Amino acid sequence: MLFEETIAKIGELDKEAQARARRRQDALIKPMGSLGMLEDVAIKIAGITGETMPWLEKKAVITMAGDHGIAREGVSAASQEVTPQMVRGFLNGGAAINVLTRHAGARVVCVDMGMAKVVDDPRLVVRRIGPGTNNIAEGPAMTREQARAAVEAGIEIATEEIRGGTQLLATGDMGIGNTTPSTAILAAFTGFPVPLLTGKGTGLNPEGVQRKAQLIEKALAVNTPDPRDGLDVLAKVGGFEIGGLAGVILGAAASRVPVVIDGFISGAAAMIARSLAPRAVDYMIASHLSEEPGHRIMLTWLGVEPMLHMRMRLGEGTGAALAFTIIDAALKIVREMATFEEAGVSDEGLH
Ligand SMILES: O=C(O)c1ccc[n+]([C@@H]2O[C@H](COP(=O)([O-])O)[C@@H](O)[C@H]2O)c1
Ligand SMILES: Cc1cc2nc[nH]c2cc1C
Repeated sequence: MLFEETIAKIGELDKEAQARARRRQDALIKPMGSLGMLEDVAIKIAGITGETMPWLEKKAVITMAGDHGIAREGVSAASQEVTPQMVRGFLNGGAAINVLTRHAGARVVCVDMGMAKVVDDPRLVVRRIGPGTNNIAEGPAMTREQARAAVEAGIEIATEEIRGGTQLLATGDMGIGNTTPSTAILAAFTGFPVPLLTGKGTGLNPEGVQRKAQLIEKALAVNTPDPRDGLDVLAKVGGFEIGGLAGVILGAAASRVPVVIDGFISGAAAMIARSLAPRAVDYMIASHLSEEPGHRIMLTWLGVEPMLHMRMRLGEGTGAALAFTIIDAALKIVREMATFEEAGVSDEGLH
């Protein structure tokens, strides 16, 4: 019942808190709206938390790993071995996500949602749904029960984090081949032509990208995912880490905790979350615009605007960790700037 209960618990934003936060922004010594998205994000967080001047001290990126049967078809420039190898890298603290979370004063929680190989390390959170998904070019990635179990694992992980005091969550991923299911999810929900949405991922050449697009078209034709049914899309053309991340988003939203969405794979998870619970988008903050060509369409469909344009395409939660520092700045503005009244600055003509 965790799945249904969590979805039912996702409430509306606190409109009064948002109105108070708006008034506070307009009282600060600057022309109204002149801090752009710094203002928007602070107001959104007020609506999520119910606080006019929130401060989110404890932050964590949940980086979920999984493998993909379709990787056998050569859809990635990298080999599948890299998934567990990078997970070891995360646990040992030497990956980009470790550097950027340290920079942001945040933690990384690394989760095995279903890699082909087992990584034996007590620092790894293990919620394996299976040893990688099935090849989506031949049939469904997983069963509907597995899709549901993946989402529920994500809900549980988010809820445990929040219980432990985490106030700001983010999604991150690791999985060789996972831009392929993410593109299939995007195509399933939007109906856009697959070649328009398909990108190089880790670094495919143009012929490789073309083959990848053909395999995605095949996966959609073989599986016919129902875009009105998020669990069906996840089960047929998704991935274990994508399902887990959709659960993290739903769990955060149900607990009124903001969740920062990383790049293309996290975006696919956000599409699944929105399809299961439309209100979940109110709790999402889009970190950056990925280099994957479909990402802009994905974010438009979600109705969220990315904060950063950094030409990043790494995943892991790196864009989200960077966005943490911007969110900190946005919340400091609200708390530390003087008002027109306090500073004795004239607001004539400005309001
Ligand atoms: O987050 C993104 O926008 C992003 C874009 C391209 C690639 N990635 C990362 O690269 C891997 C997937 O790329 P690929 O080519 O193996 O499908 C996976 O580990 C992702 O975290 C991530
Ligand atoms: C080295 C490497 C690091 C990654 N981090 C996320 N996806 C990745 C893919 C590769 C290939």
